[in-house]
Amino acid sequence: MDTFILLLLLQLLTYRVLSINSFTFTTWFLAFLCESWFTFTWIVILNTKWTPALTITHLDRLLQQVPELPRVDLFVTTADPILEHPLITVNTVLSLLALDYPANKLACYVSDDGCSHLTYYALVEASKFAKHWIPFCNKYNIQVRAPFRYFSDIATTNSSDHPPELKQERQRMKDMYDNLSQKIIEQVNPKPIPFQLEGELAVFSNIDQRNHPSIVKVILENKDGVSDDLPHLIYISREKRPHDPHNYKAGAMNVLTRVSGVMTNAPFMLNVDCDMFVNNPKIVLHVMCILMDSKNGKEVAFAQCYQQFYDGVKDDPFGNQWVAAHEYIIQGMQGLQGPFYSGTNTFHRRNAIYGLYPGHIETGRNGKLAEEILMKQFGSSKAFVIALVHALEGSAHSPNDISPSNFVEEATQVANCDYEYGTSWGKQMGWLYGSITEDVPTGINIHRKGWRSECCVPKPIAFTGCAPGNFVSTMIQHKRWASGLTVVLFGKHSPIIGTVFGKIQFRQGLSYCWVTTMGLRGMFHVCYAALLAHWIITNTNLPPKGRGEWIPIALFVIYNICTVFEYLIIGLSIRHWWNNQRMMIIRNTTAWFIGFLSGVLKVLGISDTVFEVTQKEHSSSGGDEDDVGRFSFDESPVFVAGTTMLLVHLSALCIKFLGLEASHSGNGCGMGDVLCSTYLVVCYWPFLKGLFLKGKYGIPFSTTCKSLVLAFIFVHLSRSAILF
Ligand SMILES: O=c1ccn([C@@H]2O[C@H](COP(=O)(O)OP(=O)(O)O[C@H]3O[C@H](CO)[C@@H](O)[C@H](O)[C@H]3O)[C@@H](O)[C@H]2O)c(=O)[nH]1
Ligand SMILES: [Mn+2]
Repeated sequence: MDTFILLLLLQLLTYRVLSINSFTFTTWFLAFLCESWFTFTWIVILNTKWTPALTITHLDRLLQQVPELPRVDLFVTTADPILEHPLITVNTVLSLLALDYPANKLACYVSDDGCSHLTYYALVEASKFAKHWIPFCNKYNIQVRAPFRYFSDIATTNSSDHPPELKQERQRMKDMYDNLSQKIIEQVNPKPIPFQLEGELAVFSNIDQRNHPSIVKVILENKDGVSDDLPHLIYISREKRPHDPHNYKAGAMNVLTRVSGVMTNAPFMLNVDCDMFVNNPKIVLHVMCILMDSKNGKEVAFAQCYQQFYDGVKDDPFGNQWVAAHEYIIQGMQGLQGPFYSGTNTFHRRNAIYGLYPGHIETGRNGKLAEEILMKQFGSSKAFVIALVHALEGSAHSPNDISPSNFVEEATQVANCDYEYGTSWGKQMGWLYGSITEDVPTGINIHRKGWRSECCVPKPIAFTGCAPGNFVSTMIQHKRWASGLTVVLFGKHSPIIGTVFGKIQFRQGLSYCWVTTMGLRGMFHVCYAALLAHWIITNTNLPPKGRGEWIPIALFVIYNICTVFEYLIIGLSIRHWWNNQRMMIIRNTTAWFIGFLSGVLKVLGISDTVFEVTQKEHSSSGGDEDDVGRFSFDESPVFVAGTTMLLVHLSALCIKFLGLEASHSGNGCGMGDVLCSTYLVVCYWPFLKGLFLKGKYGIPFSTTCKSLVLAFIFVHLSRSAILF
């Protein structure tokens, strides 16, 4: 079926080439360009889906093969205690501390870009609770080890087959957790009397978020290196100065890499966003099956677990749960060189992050480990370089009973702004700078060296996080991705360069285009939608004559049938399918388009882009039931683009049905055009409703006005045939 769609697309292109004389050259050229683009995108998708694969892990075999489990450093990033409530971060951290893995092999590092005493306070309180929570989880083999999820699961609360002893213990834990969350919530809510920061919190008094020194604090330490105690827990807030770019999350990840290098230097590192808690406590063991595999493990730079979500709104109204994409695109890439790095739920090989090539894993970096060279590339901390050499040579440097608190001074130094001056951090190795979607180029840079990556999909699923709960945050997120990925596409870490000059395999490079052309796709969609409206308004698109007439209609019908089946096969509903299709049209023509424009401005050096953190909702704290799945709007240009799109097509359809088309042309426009335009209006239904609603569910008056003006200009230019 997929190939049949490709053939239809090619036919459509052929028709377009043959009909070159029936249009003005600009419209013909634009149509040809857009349709070629759609065909290319379809080839990219086909190529990606063609040879799917799945890696299955066998825990029983791991323990036979691996004599000693390796250390793993765990990284959590948080940036804003308001958008990312400390209670969410605390739950993620607790779930990590409670991993089913020897505690003396784990160290958890939390990077706080908000430099907030609230986050630090919450972590300190959580570490006290962890002393009860972790033994409880281990004793009763609890699966969900993020307390707020465990306690909100009604099935476990009411289950009658638990021993009475568990019931009692559970209640005790719940009381302790309620007490903890109470304390944290009280701190976060604004107080009438300004609060005095004393004792441990004194370092945070008079702190300016954008201008402060590095703070590194060891909250928990497993001093004796015992496997059934608690892992280390370290809080880091890297130095920020107004004139030093901090490179958002990429900067934070590089600091985490260095601080952990100095303190524990584990050969593997897990990175999660603050809302992504562990759902399968055995996940590290599963991943070790892949990374420590004696046959293929040494080629794998990172293991990626899917981004899945808890409490996702039913049928995915905002199209941000990515279920079908995991199934078809990510598994497809798994059959090639491996999934792209998607920023969270990823286990990295430390030396791959340091820029090592897969072939050098045993020999080190061609033996050129001279200290001065390393200091030039990696910065001038002696302690860090010693650890680095060990990591690059793959020698286990740290005994189990290391004390992070002995290295606080060195750790603070490597978290400073000036540490990276003149080094390769963020340029050739580590998390790469320059794009607000740091994850994709970082992954490309690794694949470019010839590494593979693997998906790890154990049951139960590895991590779950919170998908943006409303339309506005979804659009902010998509705009950020589209803009960051556009910068990647046109920058030196583009997959095209990686394929031509590096070791990215051809088909892998092609499938990377699915990710990196997000913004560009938006641009072509807007362009085509504008053409459609123009054709209807001026009555000029000649439909393919004879047998050709059915091409667009067949494409529309077969594409939809195909995708519906894809959804049904993996157990999703038709409503889910429709919601995703609709969101695809909406975000392509709004957030991705605007993101593309801002990405282009950044590439041209005209303006810079900012990482806008997505709001994380702590869903079990309760929300308005009526709110769920409703579309909200704000004054962002994203909604101006959307409203304009809707108004233009509504006007075009009105003109058509009232017979007001410009008289000078009149070749007739295709039924296909009218159908497409109507389909677009149907997809935009939430916007249409938004025009008539008030409050957050209504499109703001200023947005409507701007869109009216833009739509009027478009229709006017189109009718006077100035446009195109
Ligand atoms: O200056 C910053 C900005 C963000 N973050 C952290 O980055 C993470 C991701 O931010 P979020 O707002 O949740 O972005 P999402 O769009 O949900 O994240 C996806 O997209 C990002 C790239 O745009 C990736 O980095 C993420 O891993 C991936 O989950 C969060 O933990 C933030 O705390 C920082 O540490 N420092
Ligand atoms: Mn997120």
